[in-house]
Amino acid sequence: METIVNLTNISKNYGKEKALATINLSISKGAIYGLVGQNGAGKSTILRLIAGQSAPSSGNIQLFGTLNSAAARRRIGSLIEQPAFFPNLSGYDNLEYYRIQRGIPEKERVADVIHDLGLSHYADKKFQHYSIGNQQRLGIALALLSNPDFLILDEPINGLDPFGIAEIRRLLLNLNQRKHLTILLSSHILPELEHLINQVGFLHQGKLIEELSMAELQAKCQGHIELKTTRPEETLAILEEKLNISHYQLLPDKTIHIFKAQKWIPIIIKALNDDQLQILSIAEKSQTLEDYFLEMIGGAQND
Ligand SMILES: Nc1ncnc2c1ncn2[C@@H]1O[C@H](COP(=O)(O)OP(=O)(O)OP(=O)(O)O)[C@@H](O)[C@H]1O
Repeated sequence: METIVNLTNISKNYGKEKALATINLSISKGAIYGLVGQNGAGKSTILRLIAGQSAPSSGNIQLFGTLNSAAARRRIGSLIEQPAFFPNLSGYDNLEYYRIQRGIPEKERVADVIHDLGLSHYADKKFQHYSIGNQQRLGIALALLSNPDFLILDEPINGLDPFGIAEIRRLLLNLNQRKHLTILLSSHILPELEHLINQVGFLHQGKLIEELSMAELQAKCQGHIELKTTRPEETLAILEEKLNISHYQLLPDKTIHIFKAQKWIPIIIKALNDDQLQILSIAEKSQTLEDYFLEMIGGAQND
């Protein structure tokens, strides 16, 4: 699998302040990678480094397999800071201005991105009359103008209503699937990215504290039954033999986690009672993605 970007031991200091420390991160072609962290965690700093808008204090960044290549950087489209659009010009004319300024030869790209972002009805309206959602869409349209292979978006769904969020999500998924666009985006709200990203990196106080595929994250958050009995090994034998339960885990403290069996609590209690096994506790547990994130940050804060 082709690697689009690879960060090795990246750090970034602003004066005496360490904004990033020893970041190692790699994104493969076709991924939609979500960088998640609280305000000030360092998300924008990483995005700016990858987009070539600032230089790391140490470490190196490989883009499309090359170091420090202007040609590789031209394959990136980014929306990191809100672009300076002219309030008195229409959305179309603003994009046309940037097309010429950036030397993008294909004149039809402006109409293409306006269409892709669902802005056709607003193309001739002055930017100053754009809603927050449409301002955001025009920013993403600008990032896509050069037909990039790699799109970087800082908090692209910040300030959008649920309808706007769903629309941007659909658009990005479509671009990813249809054009194999690799996407890196950031957010401080993990659930907003849940149905969009396939990989997540948790950033906290300038450190990448965990990286997971979405499937791994969802497995970690899936609901389970937590069971404690006086004789755990015998309990497992009963669960397997009598109830055919195979998705379970015995933790070092002898607590049993049973997965994919939430509605089974009464049946489990009956089966264990029938065998005179004493239940110390049994409860259904689940965790939202946001709970998981907060718990992990809590853990990192205590390190
Ligand atoms: N140009 C700068 N000069 C000095 N310090 C900076 C600069 N840019 C960022 N920082 C500091 O670096 C740290 C990381 O900031 P960054 O903007 O990357 O975080 P973030 O995760 O994007 O947060 P937010 O969600 O608030 O944008 C912060 O402590 C911030 O104050």
